[in-house]
Amino acid sequence: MSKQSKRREALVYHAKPTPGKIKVVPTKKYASQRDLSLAYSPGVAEPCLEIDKDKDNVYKYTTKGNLVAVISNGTAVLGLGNIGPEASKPVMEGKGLLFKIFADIDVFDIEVDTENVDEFIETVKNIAPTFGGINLEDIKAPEAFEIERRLKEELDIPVMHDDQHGTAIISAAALLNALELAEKTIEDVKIVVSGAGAAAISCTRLYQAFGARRENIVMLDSKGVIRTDRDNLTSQKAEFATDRKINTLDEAMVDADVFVGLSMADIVTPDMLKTMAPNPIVFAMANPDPEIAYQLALDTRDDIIMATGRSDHPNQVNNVLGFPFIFRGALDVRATKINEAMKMAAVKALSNLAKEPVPEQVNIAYGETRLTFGRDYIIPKPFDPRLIAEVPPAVAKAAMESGVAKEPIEDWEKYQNSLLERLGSDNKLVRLLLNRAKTNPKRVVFAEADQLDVLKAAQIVYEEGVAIPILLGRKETILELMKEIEFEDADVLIIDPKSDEESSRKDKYADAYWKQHQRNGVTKYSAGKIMRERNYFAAMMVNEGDADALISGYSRSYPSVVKPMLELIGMGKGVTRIATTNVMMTQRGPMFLSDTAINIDPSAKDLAKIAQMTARAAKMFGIEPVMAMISYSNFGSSNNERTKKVRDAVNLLHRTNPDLVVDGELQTDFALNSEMLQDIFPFSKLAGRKVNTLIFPNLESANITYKLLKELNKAESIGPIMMGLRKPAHILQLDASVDEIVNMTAIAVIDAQEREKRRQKK
Ligand SMILES: NC(=O)C1=CN([C@@H]2O[C@H](COP(=O)(O)OP(=O)(O)OC[C@H]3O[C@@H](n4cnc5c(N)ncnc54)[C@H](OP(=O)(O)O)[C@@H]3O)[C@@H](O)[C@H]2O)C=CC1
Ligand SMILES: CC(=O)C(=O)O
Ligand SMILES: [Mg+2]
Repeated sequence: MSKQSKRREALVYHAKPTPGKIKVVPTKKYASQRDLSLAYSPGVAEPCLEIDKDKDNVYKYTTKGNLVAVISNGTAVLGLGNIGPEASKPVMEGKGLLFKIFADIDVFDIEVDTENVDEFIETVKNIAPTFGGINLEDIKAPEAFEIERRLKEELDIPVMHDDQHGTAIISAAALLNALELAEKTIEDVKIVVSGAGAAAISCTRLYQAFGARRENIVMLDSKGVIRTDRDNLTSQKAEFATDRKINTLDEAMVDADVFVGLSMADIVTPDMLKTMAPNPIVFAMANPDPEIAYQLALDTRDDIIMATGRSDHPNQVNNVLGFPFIFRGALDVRATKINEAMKMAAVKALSNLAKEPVPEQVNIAYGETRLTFGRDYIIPKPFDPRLIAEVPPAVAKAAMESGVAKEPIEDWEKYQNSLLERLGSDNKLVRLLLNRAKTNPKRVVFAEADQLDVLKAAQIVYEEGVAIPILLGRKETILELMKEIEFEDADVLIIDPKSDEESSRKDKYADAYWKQHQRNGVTKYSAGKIMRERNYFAAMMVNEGDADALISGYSRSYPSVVKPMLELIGMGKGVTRIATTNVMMTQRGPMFLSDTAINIDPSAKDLAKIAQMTARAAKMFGIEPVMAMISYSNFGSSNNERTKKVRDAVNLLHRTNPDLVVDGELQTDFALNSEMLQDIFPFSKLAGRKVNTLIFPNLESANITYKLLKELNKAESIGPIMMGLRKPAHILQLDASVDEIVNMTAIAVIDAQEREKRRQKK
């Protein structure tokens, strides 16, 4: 993607559909007058009085305990410098988003319009009663040091300047691991630190706490090496002043083992890297652009262990790995501070986790075949679900042991489970899909590429490397629209089935179609005519191996697109029914709902087939299916033809697929409430399990439910995903959004990848 389109994409992302990245959502009922009288006057007076009696009750009756303030004055925003409070807001909202998705912590971002230390401290102190913790962000040194020190002294909630300690924790964990790989010891290595600001000073202090020796450290600021003979050094810089005869970064890099960059972009040259010691460790952490570009560094030295602060390269050493989990642990024991013991515990938890086998889900999410501890994987990935289970307990334990926890945890297993539960409602699955598609992009025909939204989706998948789009439709319109969205330079195949330019292709497909259907009343002439229809043409492209998958249906009703797919592509071997599933991103995690689009009143046998196909689809997403066959009856509580049909389907599945975790017939609330199910029906295969797949007794119930969830809960939905066709063909909902089309394209690509794998295995 060009720099210009990345810029445009970032601006549109922030502006549309609503400006900004976070919002406030009520957590209590507000449907009736009664609810409102509890939420506000008169009911609200009761918790006020309780808190008035005992201030600690504020944790019991308000959001304080899970609410963190991300506060900045905009004086050191990423590596962009002093751009002021308003311009810092996107970053602070971004931190809020990360706190929420990684650790389920709510955030108010607060941008303060002052560079005066006393005024800033006063502001934070005055608003502190609202919050369970204070995350100071992007405040420049040396002011940041005093601000944090005084707030820590004066407040009884955890205060952490993330650029200092978040960064220090992550980079220390990465450094310990990199040193292990380079077979060097922290006590002996020569370290060059570029930057002497908030992040650099705190990182270096923490490396010292782990054994780095001051005489081995050279630190530089914007004026060059920090030497003892320089005037007007701040006390923090003076801590690292050297009396060695080194004046420039070039000189400092000679024979250095480690380079730590927390300064600004592009100040390290390949020549400098060449003078470093064998197996050099280079952490170029300036954001958004590192001190030396990742690829340039790798091209310069093949023995390098390289990390940046960016998410688009291996080894992202960025405080995003720290602040969500450190605050989670601190809030959960109501720590009054984030102290050295808690920081050290986080470092150890992170560095140990990188050496553990990586769950398949993480490999899939990052499009990797097998992440293992090594030069390209020295620190866990932010989307690793183990982070929330490992880091907060380590931090919480350290808080308890060091005497700063006001609410110690007693049941650690229960705590760990509650942490995992917090990860239910995000959209990691979508990221997982896109990354997986990117590992082996396939040719996807977009049968309605002359529709703007379809074309926009094709542009995204092309630029992101998710798929190789083939654009079908009126060529003139497609070219015009491509210009409009600055997609005209893309190297993509455009085909107009109605144009004479395509006559040889059309003849080939017409001939193949005629041979298939000549005994069903299709003449050569009618076969030629039908190939002018885009969905037939697209299906033939897939049939004839000229494309790997197809996407259609944006502008036509579902049944009218299903028909040519069934007629031309047909069902897979052994398949007696096609069906669809929708994946809903719900509070409890992704849920598969089947069949949402095809089978009006499936028989018991059909239901069993739908369940089998849905199980396979769930596995394609890296999810082990736990399936409930639902009804309005529980295990025979209502006995009639309809409930018996579901029971028969379950019996059939238990016979044919004994390993499948499936049971029923069950009412939906029992299916979704594992405790209720365990209490009343302990014999069920699903008792104590978290159901993630619901097979509905008929189309009405499935379709109504998924649309209800989508509209009322605003649950994101992927699908309907077509199951059972002989080749990958996926049908969009009428008027699908660009995101939905992109997601369906990723599904189509993964579908094609899976089939290829199966073919190769045979
Ligand atoms: N990857 C990550 O997780 C994180 C990365 N960072 C990045 O680190 C950088 C610094 O952030 P932060 O410490 O908060 O900001 P500060 O403003 O506190 O510090 C910036 C430091 O960089 C120094 N500097 C500027 N230009 C040069 C240069 N050419 N050579 C050497 N040093 C230079 C400044 O020198 P002087 O003192 O003379 O002004 C100052 O010491 C930013 O790019 C930021 O994005 C920060 C936090 C986390
Ligand atoms: C990551 C971060 O906090 C920074 O670059 O400032
Ligand atoms: Mg920052």
